[in-house]
Amino acid sequence: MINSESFAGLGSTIASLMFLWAVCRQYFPYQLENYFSKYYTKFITLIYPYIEISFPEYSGQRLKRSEAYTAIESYLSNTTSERARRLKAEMGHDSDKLILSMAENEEITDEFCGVKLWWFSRKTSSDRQTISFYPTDNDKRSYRLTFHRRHRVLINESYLPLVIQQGKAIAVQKRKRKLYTNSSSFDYTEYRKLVWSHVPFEHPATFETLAIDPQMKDEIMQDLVKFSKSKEYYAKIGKPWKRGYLLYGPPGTGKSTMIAAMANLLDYDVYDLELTAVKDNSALRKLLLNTTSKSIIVVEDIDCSLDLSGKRKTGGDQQEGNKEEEEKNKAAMGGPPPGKEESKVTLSGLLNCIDGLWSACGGEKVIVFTTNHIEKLDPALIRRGRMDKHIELGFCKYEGFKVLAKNYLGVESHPLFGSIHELLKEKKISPADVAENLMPKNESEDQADLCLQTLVKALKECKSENEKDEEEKVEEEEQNLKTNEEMLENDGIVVDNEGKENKED
Ligand SMILES: Nc1ncnc2c1ncn2[C@@H]1O[C@H](COP(=O)(O)OP(=O)(O)OP(=O)(O)O)[C@@H](O)[C@H]1O
Ligand SMILES: [Mg+2]
Repeated sequence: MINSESFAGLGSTIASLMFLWAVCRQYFPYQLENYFSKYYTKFITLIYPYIEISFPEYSGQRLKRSEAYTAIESYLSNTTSERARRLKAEMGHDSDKLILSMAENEEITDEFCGVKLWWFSRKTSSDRQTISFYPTDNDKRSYRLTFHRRHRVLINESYLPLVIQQGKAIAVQKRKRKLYTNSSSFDYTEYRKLVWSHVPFEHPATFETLAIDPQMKDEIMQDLVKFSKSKEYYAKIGKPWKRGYLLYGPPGTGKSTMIAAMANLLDYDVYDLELTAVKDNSALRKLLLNTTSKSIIVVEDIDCSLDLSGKRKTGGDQQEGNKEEEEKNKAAMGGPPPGKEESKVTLSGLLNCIDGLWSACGGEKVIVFTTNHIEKLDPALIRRGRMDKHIELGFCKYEGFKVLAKNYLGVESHPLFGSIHELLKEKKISPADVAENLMPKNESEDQADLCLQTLVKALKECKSENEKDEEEKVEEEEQNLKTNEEMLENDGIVVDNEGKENKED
């Protein structure tokens, strides 16, 4: 038996030899060094009969996280907690259970058909010395599997396929759904290889709680479920396995809520893509390549992120006043500060990512765009095939109100329902406004009565369809007039109070 002293002795001898080798090789002519390296490798193979396979986290020019790495990570997370000494802990799905996994630079042993193997989780930092204030991603992670060379066939043909298969199964089982975002309040995103940051997806909305036309609800649900089960069908017709939805309608009509309901129905992750934070088309491609299957990719308010001409909204042809205002708004909303370099994503870049050759990577993806102004969108962006289903979410109707009353107050009938029914026929009110009125404001018993009365009052004050249409028309005309005036002013033409045009000197 080898005692600890002889181990220490062996260790120090190897260390001295390695040090000697490192010193000597500096002075070797390179031809000689190659020669020695060859024999060194042969010598090592003789005394070290083990095979090492490494599984790096990123492959394929670092565009996409390796599937093998992810599967191994899940496989090892199951065995790790019993065997590893250094562990990482994460909060589990039901948030009172910790998930333990192997820490970096830690080794565990595994056994397969009586064969012993070693898994080592490796993290190396790049040799390149960079000085940065921000966390860098020069770290390369990989798993290294070591086993005796006489088990090569067994490991390659039986063990590794099993690890991948089990790893994938464990990942699906343990999967904690995530909400990803590409926007970051810091400016170091472009240096990071993990292009998406995520938080657990916890939105409670479901189709049951969604106040929309019941027939439309059923149709959407069936469409989604059909899509998620149509892998073979899509393969048969030669189409990438993805489906596009365009949700449009006035503010507060449940577009974002419906996306959450979709994710909950299909058990998908959500990628909230903030186009204004994407540097250019290739950054967009990289982002989309790094989305996993079983996910919904969301671009909210698409009309605000892309200009129809294919340029960004903040292009040079904008009115200065508007530009300043927009920059201020953006800064207030956490966007890039005024004067900061703008995103160069183009309409064609986005179209390419949605249904170009790259779009087929990953499969099983739902793409959702939302907008308040469908008329502002480029027809190319929303044509069938890109956005397969166009869903209009409108003002609250009686059916929708009944869902909200049941959700918020737990009532399915009430004497006030009749008058609310009548009022909703002519008044335009968003489900968000109805929901706000139905929200109990204190702990008293007769909440249902109080809230329904408030709603009736709010509905009476609310504009009717005709009034609202009239108002919208006037607003539109005013806007057109303003734009015309601005254009004339830019051309050096002054419009006096009576509407006469005078050319400036
Ligand atoms: N159809 C609906 N069913 C149930 N709740 C709704 C519905 N529409 C709106 N709400 C409620 O109103 C709030 C705002 O809705 P949501 O954010 O989904 O609106 P939106 O259409 O995305 O608006 P915006 O265009 O301004 O983004 C949500 O918190 C939700 O609870
Ligand atoms: Mg929204």
